Formats: sequence, C-alpha cells, structure tokens
Amino acid sequence: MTDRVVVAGAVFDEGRLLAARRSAPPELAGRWELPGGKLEPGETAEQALVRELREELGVEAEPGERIPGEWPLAPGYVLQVWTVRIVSGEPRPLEDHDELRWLFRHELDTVDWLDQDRPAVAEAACRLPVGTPPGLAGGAPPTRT
Ligand SMILES: Nc1nc2c([nH]c(=O)n2[C@H]2C[C@H](O)[C@@H](COP(=O)(O)OP(=O)(O)OP(=O)(O)O)O2)c(=O)[nH]1
Repeated sequence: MTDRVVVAGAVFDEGRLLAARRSAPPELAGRWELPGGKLEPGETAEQALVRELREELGVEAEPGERIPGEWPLAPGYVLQVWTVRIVSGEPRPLEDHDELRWLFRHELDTVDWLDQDRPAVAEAACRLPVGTPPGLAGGAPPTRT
C-alpha cells in the first residue's frame, strides 16, 4: 500500500520560517512542526495545504516549490513540504496548535521540533537568508520606546 501523505508548509516571511507548537495528541503536544495536515481523497497536495493553512492558521496561502525529499512519520504516513507565501491574514493558532513563532535561521534550534521534522526543517532552512537580520546589526537588541 502506498503511504498516506501529510503535507506541510514551510511558511516564509521577511526571512523567517513559521514554527507551530502542537496542542494534540498528547504524545506530540508541546513539540514544534511545520503546519499542515493529511491529504484528503481527491485533493492535490497544494489544495490540501491551502485548506489546512486556512483551517489551522486562518490565512490564505500560496504554495510555491516542493522542497525535495519525503520524510517518514508514523507507519503508513510520509511528510512532504512545500514553500508557502501568505497572501492574506495574520497566522493565529486556531486549530491543532497553541503557539506560533517566526524564526530566523539562527533561531531554528530554539524550539523542540518533532524528531521526524528535523530533516525537513533543515532543508527548508537552506532557503532562509544567512546572517544578521536587518535591524539587529551590531548585536544590540532593538529598543522599545
Ligand atoms: N501537520 C503536520 N503533521 C505532522 C508533522 N510532522 C509529523 O509527524 N506530523 C504528524 C502529526 C499527525 O499525526 C499527522 C498529521 O496530522 P494532522 O492532525 O496535522 O492532520 P489533519 O489536520 O489532517 O488531522 P485529522 O483530520 O486527521 O484530525 O502527521 C508536520 O510537520 N506537520
């Protein structure tokens, strides 16, 4: 039998990647992932991704390129990842997640990614700019007024 596909988005914005913390099931809760979900019958991966990101984050998203590779999840499931651009809306953790974080490349290992997501995140990271983000040059944190 062919594996069922879980499609996830490497959502990029202003040189950062969106990470989402799962709120369920208990064995995955608290771990971080790329938002997405299972492909439903009759859907293309891109359609599933757009649907899942609308349901989970409340945004309209536009899939870009598929990140090469396919990563095994629980038996019978594989993870495929597409780059994604948000067309409208501000992501909110509406379903399946209790926190979202935008991470610069140098911050990617500050969250506890699901083990099975780590190679996919590493691939996605190759698409993020290297170096100090604008506004943080000089190392000093931005001051609030
Ligand atoms: N969305 C997503 N799921 C992942 C990732 N890594 C990983 O192991 N998984 C697992 C968690 C879940 O067991 C499964 C995806 O299920 P889901 O709960 O997000 O999908 P869904 O929205 O279609 O859920 P449902 O209809 O079955 O409730 O794959 C990932 O990066 N993104």
